[in-house]
Amino acid sequence: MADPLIIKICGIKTDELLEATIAAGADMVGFMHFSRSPRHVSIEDLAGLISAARGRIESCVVLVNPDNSCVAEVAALGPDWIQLHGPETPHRVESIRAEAGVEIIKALPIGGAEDVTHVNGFAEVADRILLDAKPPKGAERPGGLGESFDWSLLEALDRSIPFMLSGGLTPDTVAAAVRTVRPMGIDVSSGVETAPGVKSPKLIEAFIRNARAAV
Ligand SMILES: O=C(O)c1ccccc1NCC(=O)[C@H](O)[C@H](O)COP(=O)(O)O
Repeated sequence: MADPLIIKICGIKTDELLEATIAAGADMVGFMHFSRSPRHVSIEDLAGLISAARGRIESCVVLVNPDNSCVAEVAALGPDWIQLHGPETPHRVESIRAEAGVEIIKALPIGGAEDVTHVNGFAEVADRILLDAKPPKGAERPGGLGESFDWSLLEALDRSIPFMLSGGLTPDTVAAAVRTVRPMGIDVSSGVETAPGVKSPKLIEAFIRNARAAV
């Protein structure tokens, strides 16, 4: 039997949406801690959300090039995962993993064939890789842009590296993504929103239903 698909809903900001995400059957929830994101959650609110998620759904705090004090502050809240979504090097990922004592997802931007060659360098230092669309130059943030990328680039990927797929997925495209790319998991933010930062329980349900049906 195939491994179950891991579904992560990213950019949850409220208790109500956390409950809707759990009820819809997601495996992981992502909380953004990045002030330039429309999904930003303060440290105080993160504490409540992580504690409400504990033992019910895996929680992941998304950080962009964090300094050591930010990593320590977030790790102290006890999330299951920290996702690094900035230009962190393999060496920096390794040191954050050691310092935080939390499992690490490293997000990597894919825009061309050369980007795929960088994935191997992170396979040993991160617990999981998340492949996302490369943001356009000058973008205000490195993720959560609703942009997809050319999945055929991943034909060159070393398939022994487990990875999650993200970037512009929606309830309408997720089944094709799962069937074509065969990732271990998928991640979505904009595709289950009605406006930047405003999640829709109905779109979350549809996304999860369509993804599960494609496995
Ligand atoms: O969501 C954000 O605002 C964000 C900002 C800065 C770094 C990462 C961010 N999101 C991380 C995610 O894991 C998103 O789910 C992923 O980039 C896919 O987003 P989308 O294309 O909108 O589904």
